[in-house]
Amino acid sequence: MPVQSFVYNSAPQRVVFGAGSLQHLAREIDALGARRALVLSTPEQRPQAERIADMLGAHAAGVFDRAVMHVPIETAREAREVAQRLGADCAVAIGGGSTTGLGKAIALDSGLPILAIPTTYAGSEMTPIYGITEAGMKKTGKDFKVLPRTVIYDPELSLTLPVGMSVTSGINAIAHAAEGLYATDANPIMDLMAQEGIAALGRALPAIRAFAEDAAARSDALYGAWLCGTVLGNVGMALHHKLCHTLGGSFNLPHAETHTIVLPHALAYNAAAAPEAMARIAKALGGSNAAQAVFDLAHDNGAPVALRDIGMKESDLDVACTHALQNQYPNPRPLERDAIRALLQNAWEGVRP
Ligand SMILES: NC(=O)C1=CN([C@@H]2O[C@H](COP(=O)(O)OP(=O)(O)OC[C@H]3O[C@@H](n4cnc5c(N)ncnc54)[C@H](O)[C@@H]3O)[C@@H](O)[C@H]2O)C=CC1
Ligand SMILES: O=C(O)/C=C\C(=O)CC(=O)O
Repeated sequence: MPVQSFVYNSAPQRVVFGAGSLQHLAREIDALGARRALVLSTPEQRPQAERIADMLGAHAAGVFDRAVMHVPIETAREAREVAQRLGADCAVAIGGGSTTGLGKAIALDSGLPILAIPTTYAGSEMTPIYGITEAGMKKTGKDFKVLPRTVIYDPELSLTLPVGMSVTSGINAIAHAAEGLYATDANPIMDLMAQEGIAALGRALPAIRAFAEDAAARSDALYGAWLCGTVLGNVGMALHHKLCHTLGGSFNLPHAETHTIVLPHALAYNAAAAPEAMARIAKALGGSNAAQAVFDLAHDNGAPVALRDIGMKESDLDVACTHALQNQYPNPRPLERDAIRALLQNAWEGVRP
């Protein structure tokens, strides 16, 4: 197909990639002109955060280890106060999307630069998208203040990510690229990144399942996550992401698992309306049907494939369907109540699309 006209925005970000690249931390903090970095993590990743603080020495302002999923406003406020009290001039976020998200909540308020060190494949480090949860409602927004200025991708830090989370987190990343391929503001550069990102994760996840400490596979997976996260940050998402936000936000389902279960069904829903995107996804995964290839990637690598297995009640599917139909948003196929309700039923039961 000839190239159509398009708009491409290039984000001001620096990426340092490679096994052992954490060794460049001090250099990168210096390049940001920062002198007092507040290190952020979840409670589980406190030891990694302390290692970062040790590496920073006098340039570490302290460690805040209270990051949790979906950034509750109370945690965001507490972290902002700690950053201010310690005179931090930079936030170093080591961890997954939850920790990067906490850094973003601080940056949104203060403009503090973020240096992100991702250890999952969620991709938040490559996006200007933030999410904050207040009174049980998660609100997301876009602001370039929250885009991490520097990202250090060191695959060695992801060796400890449990296999189950690696697979679901990798498919969370694939979801960004898959929806990017049929975005209304898609462009050929993002298409290249999307297809390459899906392919990298498609070969890495089975290898990680076979051997969690496969250094080459961990490197491939993080590379794929970078590419897929870039797509998320650059073009608009559609039905799949809307469904996952509804399911995660209203029914408190785990983020990466929800993406993993819903994606094959969202792709099946959109298949006839986005044939070129489907062909690219299928090709990247070495299959002939995009929805089935994603389902098989999850199923064959031990990931959950049914919403009923991650705590969703069948009786809540009608409400979820109603929420998904609120606030119209672009999608290749128009949003049809009966078909979306059927999609949710299939995802709940875990049928192969
Ligand atoms: N704003 C954005 O662009 C995006 C935001 N997100 C948000 O990120 C959150 C989900 O992030 P995830 O990365 O899926 O999960 P997460 O950040 O909540 O991490 C899940 C668990 O795995 C642990 N963990 C992370 N890396 C580890 C490692 N290498 N070894 C051992 N344990 C490790 C964490 O400490 C945590 O306990 C959600 O709130 C989601 O909405 C996700 C994608 C994009
Ligand atoms: O909810 C957020 O924090 C913002 C975006 C995402 O989580 C993207 C996703 O659904 O993976």
